[in-house]
Amino acid sequence: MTIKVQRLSKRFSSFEALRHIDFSIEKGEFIAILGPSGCGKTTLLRLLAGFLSPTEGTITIGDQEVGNPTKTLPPEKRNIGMVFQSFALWPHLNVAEHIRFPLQHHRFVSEEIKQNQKKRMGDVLKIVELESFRTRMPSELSGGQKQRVALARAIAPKPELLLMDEPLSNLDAELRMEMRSEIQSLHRLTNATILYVTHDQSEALAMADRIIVMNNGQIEQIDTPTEIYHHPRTPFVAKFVGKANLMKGKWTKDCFTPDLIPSIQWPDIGIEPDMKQLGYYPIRPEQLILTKEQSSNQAVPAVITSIQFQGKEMHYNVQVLGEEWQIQTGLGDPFDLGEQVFLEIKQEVLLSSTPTHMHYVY
Ligand SMILES: Nc1ncnc2c1ncn2[C@@H]1O[C@H](COP(=O)(O)OP(=O)(O)OP(=O)(O)O)[C@@H](O)[C@H]1O
Repeated sequence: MTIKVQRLSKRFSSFEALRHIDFSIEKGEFIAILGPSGCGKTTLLRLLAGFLSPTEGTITIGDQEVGNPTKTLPPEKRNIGMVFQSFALWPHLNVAEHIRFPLQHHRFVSEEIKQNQKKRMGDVLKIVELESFRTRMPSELSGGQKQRVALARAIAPKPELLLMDEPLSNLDAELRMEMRSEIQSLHRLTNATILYVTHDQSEALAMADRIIVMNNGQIEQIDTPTEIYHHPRTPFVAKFVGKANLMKGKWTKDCFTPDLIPSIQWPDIGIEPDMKQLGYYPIRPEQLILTKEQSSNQAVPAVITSIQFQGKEMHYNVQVLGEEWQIQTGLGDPFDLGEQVFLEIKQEVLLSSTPTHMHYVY
């Protein structure tokens, strides 16, 4: 079952919340939709669920077109499961009843599951590790247990597609990490196709097979987590996902010269062609080092503007050519606020970079 979204747009009166969205998802993929608040993530999920109709474009699930501007299949007629940020549990049903309900009412439950309802309930309770909580009411559960009930309820009827809208954002930091691995193992065990909305880049990087990065109602990049992180194709993706610093300048062949320091030439460390065309050199905080002395003529002068101790590393903000940059370093030899320093690209980053123009002679 493939999910295809083609030229999908959504307007609320004159406001265009989504514009010309195109992507397709293969069966069993775990896709994260990542973007800042207000970029249209929930709107996209609600269109896929059938709570909203497209203004333009189509949504196809399997071989059925489920949404277009003239016809929208309602959520109960789509073979989907949903998990919300708010858990949305029913206060009058216990844990087991939350799982039984979709088995009795979801219209796509297979004959096999219908015949073996008790076994399915047992299997699902086992997957989410709530076997000994089956008679507990929602008010008697912790936040993480509530979220597991919401997950169990969504996966019980074995939907084709599982839509999750920031399912972990109401949990504390430690529980979020724990639930991340639970959702990953749930994905492995069920092989469900998952669309997972989040504004947390580390969550998307850690869990997804592919990430759809959105900004202002449009897709900036769709790729694997490693590609998104190491090879951002737009300044937005570089900044939002990799927290990259962006130097503006000119590319000539495989060398970059910052506009404000013509004496410097930085080599290509695998920068995407689109970024080169825009005249940017994106560099992440952990790819730079700070020094007290100018050790080479390739070092850029900077001033320390803020310091944060993070336990196993230091985070510095520095003023570089009128811009604020972020740099992560080890704990040794700390710098002071207001200190004049120099920054350079780490040697190992330069050495590990692959030349983009290799010529093979056969
Ligand atoms: N029913 C509506 N009527 C008018 N505008 C809406 C409606 N629903 C959403 N919007 C607007 O569409 C834009 C996208 O909203 P959406 O909820 O999809 O964003 P989001 O990326 O999910 O944000 P968040 O991470 O804060 O939940 C926002 O500017 C929002 O105000």
